[in-house]
Amino acid sequence: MDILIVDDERSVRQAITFALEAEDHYVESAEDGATALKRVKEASFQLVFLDLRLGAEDGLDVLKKILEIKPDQLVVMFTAHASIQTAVKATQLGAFDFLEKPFLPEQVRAILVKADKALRTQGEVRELKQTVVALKSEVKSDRVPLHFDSEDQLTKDAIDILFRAAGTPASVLILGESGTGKSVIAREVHERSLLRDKPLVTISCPSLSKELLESELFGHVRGAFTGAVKDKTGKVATADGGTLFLDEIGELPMEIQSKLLRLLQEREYERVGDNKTFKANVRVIAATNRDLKQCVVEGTFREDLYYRLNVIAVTIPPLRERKRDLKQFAKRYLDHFSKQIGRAYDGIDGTGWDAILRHGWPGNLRELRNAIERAVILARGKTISAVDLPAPTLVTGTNGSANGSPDGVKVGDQVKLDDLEAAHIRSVLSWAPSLQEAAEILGIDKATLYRKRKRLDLD
Ligand SMILES: Nc1ncnc2c1ncn2[C@@H]1O[C@H](COP(=O)(O)OP(=O)(O)OP(=O)(O)O)[C@@H](O)[C@H]1O
Repeated sequence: MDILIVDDERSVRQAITFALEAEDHYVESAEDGATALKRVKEASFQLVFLDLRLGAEDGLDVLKKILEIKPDQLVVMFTAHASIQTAVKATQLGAFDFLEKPFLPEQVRAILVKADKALRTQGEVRELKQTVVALKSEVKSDRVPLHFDSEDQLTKDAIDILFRAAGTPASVLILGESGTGKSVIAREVHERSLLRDKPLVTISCPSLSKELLESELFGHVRGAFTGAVKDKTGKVATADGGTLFLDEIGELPMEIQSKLLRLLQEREYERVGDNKTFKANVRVIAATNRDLKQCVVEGTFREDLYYRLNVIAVTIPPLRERKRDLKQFAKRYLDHFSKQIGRAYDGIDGTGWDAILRHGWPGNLRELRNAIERAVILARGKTISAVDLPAPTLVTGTNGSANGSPDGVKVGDQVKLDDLEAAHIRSVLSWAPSLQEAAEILGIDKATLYRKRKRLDLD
């Protein structure tokens, strides 16, 4: 611990410094209030011992000033003239504890143990506050209404398996391209599990270096590596009894993979720099956009861990393979974002649906959500049209560009209207899930579409 001693008596400063340094603490001392305040401002002490009578100065005034500079600073007052009143006053002002002179080394030790506990709690509260802030902003910015029904059989089956497994302690592996909704589903699996009232702790595997990731997961002890100035509890301990969501598990370094396997098999782990073995019981949900089996073949992912995680493994299909779901999602996003900004739209027009259904959506649900949000903000008319969608939606469709057609006929070319119409209808028919939906996209009824097909010889 980093400690500051503030006392006008040199012998006291020396004695306590000696005792604390012998226990491996870093100690600085100050003989008056001004020096103490300067050091509190400049440095970061976990604990300050402050004399109640600093010569002519009143230690309580110095205490007030210290707490003005650092409201969370732990300050222990010591004095030879302790009285109930001064103790009460110091406590009311925010002193952490009181120590009467002359004191025994055991008393100092007891205070250090108490301070260590308080510092841990302070750290945990700080982390919780940060989490709340992060969650609040997430809720504000990204809380679109979630939708788990699907008209695509593969997606339906995948989600059904996940939701049925939710109530069991089995590890779950969710595979799928980026933006398909793996994190959203992981959260939903937790919410549908018996652990829903326990913590769901997420760790994003690629976001940290190997060392930091290991410490983030398992925690570390003070001095385990440069910068490890105090003990830290890992996310595994925080998730104990709940769910640990390992996002992008395909990026987990090999050394950590073996530790994770041990945690899954034996429920045991060690903090970085510590020999002590801890126990934790966590349900693991993992997700990745990598082909994990291929990673096993290439030797970057442990086979035993793969099989351990693979008990319940599902792949969420990309959006381009579940075109039947596009409409539901687009309509829900439109409804959500238009309410959010307070603008009413009559819906998405034919050109808009045309562009949406043709596009390949490489960014999947995330890309669709963003495209609709943008369109809702920027559209000039009462409906969302193709022109309101982001440029890539219009030009990079997997079924050809929104402006061209499989027949090679383009708007503005020297072509007859009938040819243009035929090309457009043929194109829509080639990818629309049903005749009814093709008619809706084209803005005509099914009977008219049927007649046009006959007239233009499109059968
Ligand atoms: N079931 C859903 N209903 C509605 N919107 C969804 C759903 N799933 C995902 N989304 C939207 O897509 C966005 C991306 O989802 P998510 O972060 O879960 O994808 P991911 O597959 O985990 O992506 P990555 O691999 O890049 O981490 C979400 O923020 C949300 O806007």
